[in-house]
Amino acid sequence: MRHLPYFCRGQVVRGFGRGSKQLGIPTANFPEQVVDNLPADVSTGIYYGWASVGSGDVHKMVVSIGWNPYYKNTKKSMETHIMHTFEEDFYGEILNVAIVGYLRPEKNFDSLESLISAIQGDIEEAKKRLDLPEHLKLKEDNFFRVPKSKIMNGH
Ligand SMILES: Cc1cc2nc3c(=O)[nH]c(=O)nc-3n(C[C@H](O)[C@H](O)[C@H](O)COP(=O)(O)O)c2cc1C
Ligand SMILES: Nc1ncnc2c1ncn2[C@@H]1O[C@H](COP(=O)(O)OP(=O)(O)O)[C@@H](O)[C@H]1O
Ligand SMILES: [Mg+2]
Repeated sequence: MRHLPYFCRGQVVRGFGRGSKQLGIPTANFPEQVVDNLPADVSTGIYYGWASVGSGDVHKMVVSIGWNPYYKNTKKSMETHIMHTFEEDFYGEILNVAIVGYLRPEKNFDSLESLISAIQGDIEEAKKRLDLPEHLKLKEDNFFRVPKSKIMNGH
């Protein structure tokens, strides 16, 4: 994947509301336009990297790109779970992500429990890999130093 690290930002939109309610793992969904602009060689699958909301702190994240075969979505989505506890939802805010590595392809599962444990495994694996010096340095990338004026939406 020649395009990694891949940096992008976009407004957080509503998905199907399954992430937190059914899985206990909220995912901040990007608009269709951001998903459509992904380079062709960023294939569907599960990736890890860094993320920040607005001009906030940079945290570890996992991101799922694709059709969520377990739910048989008809639209491709890109959803980021940030390894941080937020006080409130952040719909409408700008999410900044740096995708730094690939974990696995998307899969179907025979139960919700197995989907959840696969995602929890991804989170643990991502946390470990992001501690490698080559990945840690991307946390400090200028991409995340966004002046407040630049990320305001039309103000
Ligand atoms: C790290 C990670 C791995 C995921 N892996 C899969 C997968 O293998 N198969 C799948 O169908 N969905 C997978 N998902 C997507 C979940 O099904 C999805 O986040 C959930 O349906 C929430 O959707 P929503 O944001 O529309 O509510 C993954 C999500 C994350 C964050
Ligand atoms: N750690 C987190 N990672 C991602 N989103 C979070 C987190 N904590 C709170 N949220 C909020 O939860 C929302 C996602 O929840 P989810 O159940 O996946 O709903 P949706 O289907 O609308 O995406 C995000 O848009 C964000 O506002
Ligand atoms: Mg979501």
